Amino acid sequence: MAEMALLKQRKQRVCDMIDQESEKLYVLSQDIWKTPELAYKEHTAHQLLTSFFSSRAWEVQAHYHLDTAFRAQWTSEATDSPCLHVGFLCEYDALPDIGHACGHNLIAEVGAAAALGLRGALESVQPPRQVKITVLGTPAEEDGGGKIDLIKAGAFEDMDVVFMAHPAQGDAAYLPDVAIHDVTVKYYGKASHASAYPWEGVNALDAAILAYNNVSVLRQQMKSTWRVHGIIKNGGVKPNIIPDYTELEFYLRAPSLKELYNLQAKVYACFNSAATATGCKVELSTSSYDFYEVLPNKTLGSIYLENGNQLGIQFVSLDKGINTMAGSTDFGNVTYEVPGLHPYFYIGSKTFNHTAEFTEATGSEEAQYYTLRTAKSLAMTALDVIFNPDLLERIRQDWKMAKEMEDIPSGIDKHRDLNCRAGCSSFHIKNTTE
Ligand SMILES: NCCCC[C@H](NC(=O)CCN)C(=O)O
Repeated sequence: MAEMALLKQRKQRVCDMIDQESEKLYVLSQDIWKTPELAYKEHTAHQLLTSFFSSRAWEVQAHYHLDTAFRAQWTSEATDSPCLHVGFLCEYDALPDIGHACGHNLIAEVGAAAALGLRGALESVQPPRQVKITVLGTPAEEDGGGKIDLIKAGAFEDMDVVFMAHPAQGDAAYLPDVAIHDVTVKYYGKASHASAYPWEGVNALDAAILAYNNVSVLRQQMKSTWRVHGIIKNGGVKPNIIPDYTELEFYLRAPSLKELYNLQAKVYACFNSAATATGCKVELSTSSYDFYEVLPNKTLGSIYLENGNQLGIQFVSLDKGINTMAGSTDFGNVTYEVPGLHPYFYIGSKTFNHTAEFTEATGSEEAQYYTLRTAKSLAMTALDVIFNPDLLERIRQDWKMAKEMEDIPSGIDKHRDLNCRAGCSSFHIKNTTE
């Protein structure tokens, strides 16, 4: 009973620490919200966050493997037991034209607040083992995948458990974020005067339209959990010039990597057959890593639900949930490296992500209560893992089982190997400083 009372006291300490910092945390997320920056260009957000942690005596590494990534660390007193390493991730990239329409400014705030709260609790009471808290600034989630660059750089190597949370239309400990593959499709034809000598031309716009329509008929044979969505970025310049170049961009998604590469083969056949039918050349390329699906972790999820309920969170269940599918996130790749938890949280608005209305909601003061409550739940979940050693073993067992379900052999360079196998003629990641 004494142990339970002690743990309750430590959790209260978490909440008190976060509440004490609520003003500064609100300013932090507001300043990020007011200066929306795109993937790999989050220079202001990087500056704000590294200053925030440096001014609170964290060990900060700015420009951590990426120009706009950072790492802030704190370690408790050494003990005889092995150190337990907890990670909190901050996202802070915005979307083109509509700013923080996915609330990554609040993701940054949750990560920062949870880390402050957990440190505060551990400074007030000696934990049973040494604890290292790492806050990782992970840029470029909406485009590119900064977390994957950091995985490749070894940033997650000795972490035991990692947390972040994402704004949504309700609270859920887990939503099925799916695997995603981006592809840019370029068709090369031959220009000619569309009226005088059309027979001399090879029409790249015909190829683009055929490709789009091939995908449209493929939909009859697609699983209901698969998604394919695309745009025509370049369809030609003038009606009387037969287009010799067109460009499309598509996102392909499926609940697991295995299904994603099945879908990819079908969609690539749509692109390649359009080239054959028109006599065009086709080039398929990608400028983003494939994001993997987020692996669920039952133990972490149940601890989070328990702590969230204590704070009054009304969780939605998947069957009556916000949505049976979420989007995709490079946090999925992280869950293949280390057990992780990526809940979704209500911010006081039922509007939808990636809309101007949601941008307004993520910059509102009303979002603060829900944001800090989520940070408290995450930090309290980390506290349970720290003070209840057998939980970590259960978390690891869940993680191993979830990975076996996907059976990707560990250790291969998954990202490049799988893309090359999928038929991409080129695979390059923009804006990294490696
Ligand atoms: N390479 C494109 C990645 C797009 C990721 C984007 N992520 C979110 O919306 C965040 C919530 N998962 C998406 O799912 O479209």
